[in-house]
Formats: sequence, C-alpha cells, structure tokens
Amino acid sequence: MNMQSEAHATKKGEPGSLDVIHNSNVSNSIESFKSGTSGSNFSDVFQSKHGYHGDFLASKISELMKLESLESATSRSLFSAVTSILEESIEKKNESIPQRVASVVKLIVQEIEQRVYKQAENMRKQKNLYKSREDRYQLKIRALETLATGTIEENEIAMKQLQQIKVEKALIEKKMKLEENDLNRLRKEKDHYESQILSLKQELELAKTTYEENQLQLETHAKETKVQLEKRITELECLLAHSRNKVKELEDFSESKFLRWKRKEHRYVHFINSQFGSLQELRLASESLKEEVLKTKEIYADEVHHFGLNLKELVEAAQNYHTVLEENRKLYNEVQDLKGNIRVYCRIRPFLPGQSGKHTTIQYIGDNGELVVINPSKQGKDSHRLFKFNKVFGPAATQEEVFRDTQPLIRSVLDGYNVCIFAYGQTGSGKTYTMSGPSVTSVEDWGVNYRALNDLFNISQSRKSSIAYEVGVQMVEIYNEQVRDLLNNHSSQKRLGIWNTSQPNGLAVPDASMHPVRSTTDVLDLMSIGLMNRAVGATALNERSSRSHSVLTVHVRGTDLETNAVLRGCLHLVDLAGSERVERSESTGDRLREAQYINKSLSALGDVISALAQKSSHVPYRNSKLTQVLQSSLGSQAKALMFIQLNPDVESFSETISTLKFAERASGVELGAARSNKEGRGVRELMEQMAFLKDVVMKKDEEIGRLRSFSTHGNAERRDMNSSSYRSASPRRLSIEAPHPSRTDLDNSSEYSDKHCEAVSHKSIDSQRHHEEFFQQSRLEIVGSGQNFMEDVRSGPSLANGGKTSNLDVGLLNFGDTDSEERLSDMSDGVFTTGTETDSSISNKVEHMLLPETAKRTSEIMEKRNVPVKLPRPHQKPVQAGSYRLSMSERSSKVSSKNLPLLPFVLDYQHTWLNLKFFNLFTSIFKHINIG
Ligand SMILES: Nc1ncnc2c1ncn2[C@@H]1O[C@H](COP(=O)(O)OP(=O)(O)OP(=O)(O)O)[C@@H](O)[C@H]1O
Repeated sequence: MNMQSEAHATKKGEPGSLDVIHNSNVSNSIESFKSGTSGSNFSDVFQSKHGYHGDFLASKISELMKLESLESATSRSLFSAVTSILEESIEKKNESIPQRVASVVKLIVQEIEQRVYKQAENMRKQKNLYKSREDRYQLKIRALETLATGTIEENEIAMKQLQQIKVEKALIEKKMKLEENDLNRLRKEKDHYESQILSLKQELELAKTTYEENQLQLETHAKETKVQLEKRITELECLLAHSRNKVKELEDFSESKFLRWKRKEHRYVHFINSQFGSLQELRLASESLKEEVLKTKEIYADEVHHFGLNLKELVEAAQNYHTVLEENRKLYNEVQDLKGNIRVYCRIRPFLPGQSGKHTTIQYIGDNGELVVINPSKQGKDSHRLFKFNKVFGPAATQEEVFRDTQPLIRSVLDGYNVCIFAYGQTGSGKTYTMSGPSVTSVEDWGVNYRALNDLFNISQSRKSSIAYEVGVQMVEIYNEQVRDLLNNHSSQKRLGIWNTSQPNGLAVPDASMHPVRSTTDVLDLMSIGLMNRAVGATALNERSSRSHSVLTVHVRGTDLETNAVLRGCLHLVDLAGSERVERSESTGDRLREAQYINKSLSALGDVISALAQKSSHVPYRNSKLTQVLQSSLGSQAKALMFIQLNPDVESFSETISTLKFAERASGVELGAARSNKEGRGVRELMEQMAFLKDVVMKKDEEIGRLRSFSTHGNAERRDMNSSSYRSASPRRLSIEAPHPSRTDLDNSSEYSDKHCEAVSHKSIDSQRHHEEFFQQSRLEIVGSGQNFMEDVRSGPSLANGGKTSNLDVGLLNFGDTDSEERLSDMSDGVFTTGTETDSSISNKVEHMLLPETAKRTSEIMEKRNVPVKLPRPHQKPVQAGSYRLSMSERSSKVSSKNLPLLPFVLDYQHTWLNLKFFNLFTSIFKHINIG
C-alpha cells in the first residue's frame, strides 16, 4: 500500500480511507476485548496469563485502546502494532501467541485488507473520472487552440486559460500518475483477460475446424440432394408437359362446353322471355280471375250466410227432430211395453288388450238403436246389414250407462211386476261382464245384477214409511241339462227338479234354496258364493268361459202398511252360457260335451222365441231345462229384456250375424202387456167368496146334470158322454165343451149322468189333491228369517189365507201357469179355445141380460180404464181343474162372438140369485184389479 495515498486518504477523511473503514466485527471484537477487561488493566490481565512478554504487548494494545475504535487508528499505527506483535512473537519463538492477541491481529489484518480493497475501488473510479475529464480537456484544448489562431486578446485570454488548464492538467497528470499504478494493475488484468481471450480463440479455432468439417459434410450432402432434386425437377417437367397437354384438352372441351352452354343460355333466354310474356298474360288473367273470385266470394259469402240461416233452422229442426225421436222412442217403448214386446238392448264388447290390430265388423251405431254391421269378405250392398233394436251400447259404454237404461225395468219389480233380464251372445262376448261385471270389489265394475239389487234396496229404503219390502234371492245354474242350486253348498251338486209349471209369482225352481237379503252386502256375499260355485272353464275363446246358464231370481214382497195390500215382484237375471262353434272354441272331452249341451239348450231357446214371434200354436218350452226355467218369463205377461252381446272381431262375423238375427226374432215377440201382482184385502175376500160361490155353482151344476140325465138321457147320449175328453174334467168346462143337450136328452141320460158326475167329482177331488200334494212337495228351503214371506211365496195366497185352498185360489194365483198355457195353445183350434175365451164374454152377456144397468156401468168403467172386458177363464187341464187365468193375452183377445151360442146354457142354470152374485163379484174383482 502506498503510504502517501494512505496519508492523503487519512487526511481527507474520504470514505474508503483506511482510517475510516468501518468494520463492525473488528470494533465489536475490540469492544468485547475492552469489556472483557473492564474493571481491570489489560496488561495486568495479559501479564497474569502470559507473564514474561505481557508488558510489551500490553503497552501496544493499550496504545490501541486509547483510540475510540480501530477505524480511527491510522494504517501506519495498525501496521506497526501488528509488526511489533509479530516480531515479539518471533523473538519469543516456541511460545504461542495468546488467542486474544491473535484475534486482535486478525481483526487488524482484516481492517487493512478492507481498506486496501476500498482504495483500489476508489482508484478505479478516479481513473475513469480522470480519463473522461482528460477527454474533455483535450477537446477544450483543441478548441482553445483554434481560438488561439484568432485575435491576440483572445490568444492572451486563451493563454491564461491555457495556463490555467495546464495547471489543471498538471494536477490531472499528477492524479493520472497516481492512477497509472492502478492502470498497470488493470493491464495485468487485461493480460489475464487476453490470455483468456487467447484460450477462447483457440477454442474458437477448434470450433471453426469442426464447423468447417461439418460444412464440408453438408456440402456433399447438399450436392447429392441437388442431384436428386434435379432428377425430380426433370420428372416434374415431364409431368408439367403432360398436364399442359391435358389442360389444353380441357380448355378445348370447356370451350366447346361453353359454346354449348352459350347456345343453351340463348335458348333459355328466349324461353324465359316467352314465359315472361305468358306470365304477363297470366298475371292479367289472374287479376281478372281475382276480380271474378272476389265477386264469387261475395256471392259465396251471401250464400254461406244464407246457408247459415238455413243451417240454423235445420239445427233447430234437427233438435226438434231429436226431441221428437226421443219421444217416438219413448212412445215406441211404451207401445212395446203395452204389447209386451221383449226389449232388446245390444252391447258391443271392446277389443280386449292384445286385440288392438283387429278389424271390426261394426260400422255404425245409431242413437236410435240402429246398428250396421259390415261383412269384410263381401263387397257392395250385400256387405252391410242394418238391424234395429231398442238400444245399442257401443264398446265405450260403461256399466253405469248400461244400467241407467235398465233401471226403470228393475224398479217396476218393486211395483209388483215380473221382470226377466237375460244376456245372450257368443262365448266371450261379455255376457257375464254385463250381468255380473268383471269384479265385485269395484262399484264402477258392478254389473246389472249387483246394481239391480242395490237399487232395489235403496228404493225399498226410501219407501219404507209406506211399504215394507222383503227380498229373497235364489241362484241356480243349468249345467249339462241339470239344474243346480248355487247358493246351497250341500245341494249344489244335487240335481233340482223343475216344477213343470212355474209357481205363483214366477218362481222358477221351487227346490232351490231361498235366501232372504236385507242389504247389498248380503247380496254381494251370496253372489260371490254363487259365482264361485258356477261351472267355468277355459276355452280357446274365453279364459273363464261360463259353462252353464245361471239364473239369479230376486223375489220381492211388499206390504202396504196402510191398506195391507200385498204386491209381489219377481226379477230373473239370466246369464246364458255362450253359444260357440265347437271347432273355433277347440273344445274336447268335457268341454265338448258342455258345448253340445249349451248349444242344444240355446237352440231350444231359439225355437221358443221363433214360435212366440210367429204366434205359433205350439211353443216348445219342454225341449230343454233352460226354456222350462224361462217359461214363466217368456210365456206370461212379464217384462222381458234381452242383452245381445257382440264380439266386434271380424273372425266372429258369422256368430255376430246369427246372434243379431236371433235378437231380431226376439224383439218381435209379444208377451202381452205386463201385469202387476197386487192384491188388496178386498180382492182376497172376493176371491174367497168366488171360490165359495163356485163350489155352490158346481154343486148346482151337478144337480142339474143329474136331473137332466135322469129325465132325458138316452143310450146314444151316454156313448157321447163316455167318449168325452179327459180334459173336460171341470163341470163348467164340461158344460161348455159338450154340445148342449136338449131337455129330452137330459131326461134320458140318468145313467150316464150318474157315471159322469162320479167321474167329475173324482177328477175334481184328484185335482185338488194334486195341488195340495204339490204345495207340500215343493219344499223351499227356508234359510234364516223371512219365514212368513217364504211360506207365502211357497204356498201362494190361498195357503197364506188360512189354508183354504181351493181350485179357484190356486188357479187365480197361478198366473204364470205356463204348462196350461202350452196346453191352451195346443187346443187353440178346438172347442176348448172357444171355451177358454168365453168366460168373460159369457159373464158380460149374462150381466147385460140380467143386470143391464150394472153391466153397462161396468163396461163403461172398463172402457174408460182401457181394460179389455174379459173375465178369468177356467183352466182346461184336469190336474189343475178349476184354475182360472186373469189373462189379457193375445190369445184371449181372439175371443169373438163364437161365445154367443153358449148363452142359453148359462141361463139354463136358473139360479138367478147365484148368477147375480157371481157377476157382481167379477165386476168387483175387475174394479180392484184395475185400480191396483
Ligand atoms: N264391455 C266390456 N268392457 C271391457 N271388457 C269386457 C267387456 N265385455 C267383456 N269384456 C271382457 O271380455 C272377456 C269375456 O267376457 P265374459 O266372460 O263376460 O264373456 P261371456 O260372454 O260371459 O263368455 P262365456 O259365454 O264364455 O262365459 C272378459 O275378459 C271380460 O272382462
């Protein structure tokens, strides 16, 4: 280190001078050194530790310690201190330097180093500064030298300035010299850098050679590539030449095309022009058309308005028409009711799930009961067929809708009418659905059966303040020509006998158990039992096909709480087994046998319907159990309704047609006006009186006969009498049937008369015994309560009335005596017909002759009330001798003036008082019946 500069720096006190370099470590060490010795002299400490040279070192350090810090010590003093310490140490060789002294020395050395480093830094900066200043001054000198060539004054001034500058320059040179050393050092550094540069150059040289080698390689590669590319270029040139040719060709082609298109364009332009011309023409035409259309529109608007008015009128007319149609329908129904026509409702089953794709045979369903079916296999007019019934229910009709139209009929049961509803149709067409419904649990699903009984209960409840109703139910099935009770578990498998003449009040099967019911729940319970007991089986056409005809009979007995009058109504609800084509239903074994029975009984029903429709003299009820059971409903004045069930499927077309034809025939059947089964107390009393009087008359007849035969009857007469029909068992009948003998004849016939009277009385007794036996035999099972009613039903009013059974009683109550009906029809052409239809006429005539006033009044009342003036006729059947019918049937209405010849016979009785009473009685009965 240059001592001069060091002094200068120290003097100046500039930053970076050795004097002022701050070293916190050093000062800290000094400080700690100081503090470590605080309270005691350093030399003391030193001496106590090191003994022999402690004085010297202590003095040196004390010198240092006099200073505030190392920074404030001059470099020289520091060096001298260090030198002294080192010399002392050398002198005292082998003796180690104390640790503290060494650290102080180390600090001093560090301080010196710091100062040297800072100085060097300053020198470098100074040098740069001077360099720049020199440059500036050089410039100024040059400028001044230029100026020196100017004026002397300027020169002088310049000289002065020059002098000044020279002084400055000397100063600077001084400084420069001072800094030259630094420059030398820097040169050294530069040399070092140059050496580095050299080495770098060498590296560069090496890199250059490598690069050149690479370049050479690349050049060779480039040459090769060039050759390849040249080759490629030649190829491409060839291609280019070729494509040029192509282009040429294309150009030629496009040229010709262009020419063609040009020609076409020309043509099109021409065409467009012509079209445009026609368009113009069209536009003109359309405008004129528009005008015309507008005019027409106006005309149309007027016409539409006009039509609207017309339509309105038409709608009104149509509405009226519908009202009229409805009224017509009502009237028609009323007429039918009066005639006793079987009402026919047709119901079409919807397609079942899985049958959606099927074609229907139903083409049109009219509101007025019209139905058009279509035969898909036929074309033209023959393919359609129109049928007309009382009502047609489409596939969408609900159970409730169906019942709504059935309800009035059912309600009339409570008014004492006999009603029969039966469902007919091919298997699987929905008969059970209509009659019972698919399930009992849901009220919406309830069929006619449940709804009917529910309705009966509801109405009977609403009328309970005036009429006390009792309801009883029987349920039987006809399976393979056997009648089975469905409500009696024990007897369900037992065959039931069918009484060959129906009981009073239309009781079909007297052996079947009768169950009194008081609520819909009772009915539901009973019917579920019945349905469970019913024979069903699966066929190809219906999974649960009913294999039997089921008959649910509801008996209603109402007693008027005020008058004690009794009315009896009976409702038969018949679910027929389905007709089926055996080959379609694929039945075999038991199923086949069942099907054969079903078809046989249904064809017997068809025969009965046909006979009734044609008013045939013979109605073959006896051909099947089914027709025997239904005989009371089809043969007497009950109200009958037939549900015709149709399957709309095309495959069932032939069955549909035969069902519809059957229905058509059935709708033509006239059963006679329905009649209510009402009996007032008066009627009963009168009946009793009549029975008594009849007995008296019979006795008198016998007496007269005996007297006549005693006086006039001869052998010839006796022969006639011997051959007299067994059918004329009734004395009255006998007298009506036999040619009336002359007084002489009668006188000669005492022998015959005796025999005959004996025979008559025997037959009469037989007949009565037969009836009594029957009523004892027809053991109805009385289940639970309702004993009175059941007995009443069983025995009829005659038994209920103190057991005074008489032929007349039974006959009067045996309204539905179908067997007798059948016999009647059998004999309709013979004398019996005349006989059967004469009673009313006879009585009328007699009444006219004997009591003209009374007779007149009676017939007036009858006419007013529109009641045919007829009286009960005696029964022809000997077994039921003396039975009378209050018939208003068609057959009875055939009564004619044939009756007149019988008058003398009646007068022959010569028991005026008796006849008077007799006819008065008839008149009273008619009055009662009419009022009822
Ligand atoms: N109106 C209807 N709406 C919906 N389904 C119906 C209707 N009528 C019938 N069905 C359905 O058609 C099927 C056959 O009906 P159902 O058993 O009543 O016929 P059926 O004429 O009594 O047959 P069978 O003579 O073989 O006893 C049943 O599944 C029934 O639920």
